Amino acid sequence: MSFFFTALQKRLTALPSTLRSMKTDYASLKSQVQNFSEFYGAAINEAKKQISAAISEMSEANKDLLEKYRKEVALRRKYHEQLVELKGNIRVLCRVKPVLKEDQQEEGQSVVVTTDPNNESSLAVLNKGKTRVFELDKVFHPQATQEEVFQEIEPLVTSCIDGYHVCIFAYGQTGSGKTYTMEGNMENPGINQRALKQLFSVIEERKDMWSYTITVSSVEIYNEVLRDLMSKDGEKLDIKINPDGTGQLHVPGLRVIEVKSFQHIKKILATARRNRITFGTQMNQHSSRSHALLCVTVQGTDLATGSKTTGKLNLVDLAGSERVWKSGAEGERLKEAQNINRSLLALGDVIQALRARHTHIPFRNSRLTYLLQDSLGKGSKTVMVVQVSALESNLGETLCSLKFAQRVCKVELGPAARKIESGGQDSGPRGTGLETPVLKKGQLIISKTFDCNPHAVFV
Ligand SMILES: Nc1ncnc2c1ncn2[C@@H]1O[C@H](COP(=O)(O)OP(=O)(O)OP(=O)(O)O)[C@@H](O)[C@H]1O
Repeated sequence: MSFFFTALQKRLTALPSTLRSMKTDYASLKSQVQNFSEFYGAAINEAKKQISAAISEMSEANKDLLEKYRKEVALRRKYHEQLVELKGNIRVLCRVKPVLKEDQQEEGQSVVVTTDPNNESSLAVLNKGKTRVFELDKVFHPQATQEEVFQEIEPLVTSCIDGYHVCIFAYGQTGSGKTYTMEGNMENPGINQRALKQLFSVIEERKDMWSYTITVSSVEIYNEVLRDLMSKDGEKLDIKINPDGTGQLHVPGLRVIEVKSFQHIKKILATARRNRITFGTQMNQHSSRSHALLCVTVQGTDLATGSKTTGKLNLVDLAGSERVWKSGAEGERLKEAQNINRSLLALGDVIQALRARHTHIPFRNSRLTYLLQDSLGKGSKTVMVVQVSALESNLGETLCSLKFAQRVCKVELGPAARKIESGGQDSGPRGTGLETPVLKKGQLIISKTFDCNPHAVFV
């Protein structure tokens, strides 16, 4: 018993020191826990600091990159401008149609048009044993692909994203390939489809900096009557001065469709094509004797500055330029011929006046030029693709088209041409051989300078 007590006494004696040591441990633990939360807080703050420093460093780098990108875009625009300036704001290209089986009415018809592989701006035409050479801005040989043709005009097309107004025309006799160049087919789409595809792709590239809206409308001009190709009934339309006070022209009632994607535009183009064929069938197959216009508007907003741009792209498949009047056409065909002649003459006059930098541009001489006024004027860019057949049976029309193309092309853009004063209202530059004929009522007048259609005008 006494042994038990002694042991208990010993333990009780040691207890205070154990308690003290536990107290000390507890205090040390407590301070460690306190220190840990302080250390932890400091570490979190440090991490926060480091993260925010990294973020601001990143956003600085990002800003820097964005700035560099902006500079690159501006530089690209400047170089593009210089390129267009060098090539001229109005360019005349020529595309020679390949000889197709269906074009060979007679066996072994000879080819009278040849291109020069060493000179991409000239082509030669063999006429009665003599060769005549035409110099244009660019000539596409018969094997040129749709892609090659588009490549040539691609910078102009994309410039409408930057707010420029651009017009591209296909000119030539019926069957020379105007519709093929502009519309193309399923396997080989033409300029219209490729242009819109390109617009969508550039817009996608710029989506972090710019927001864009693309709208399109499509009209046909037949016998000086405007019809909406987006409407099944082919409503007749008129061109009016916009009542908004801007002085710009507009077409009341014209359907304007916002295009959301490239797939969407394919459907729109198919509708326009279908309606053009339908109206054509209703009115004696007039499709090759009407002008078809696809008008694209691109509105952009700079996301950083809020500044806005509006560019326009007009893609025009012109009516056939053949000399219907020569074949003694009567009635409706004669009226059509007169209207086509008049509008192509007006277009030729406008392009020449623009190329010669005249102060007065005769836009109001036809529906076509009136409608395109704001896209053909100063500061806009124009391309005329002159389509020709290489076959001997089309020699007359080929020569007419090329003479027209060369005359437009020959008007100098340099200082000498700028000195030429306009001889009066709606006239071409004096001394260049491009004067518009004086129109007298009731007469068929064949211009001295444009000795073949479309420059023969009935008044
Ligand atoms: N470069 C080409 N390559 C292959 N086929 C072509 C080419 N150019 C035209 N064609 C074909 O020639 C035919 C007539 O061409 P297209 O319809 O484009 O002529 P067009 O000048 O528009 O005639 P229209 O004035 O009657 O509308 C079409 O079948 C077209 O596919």
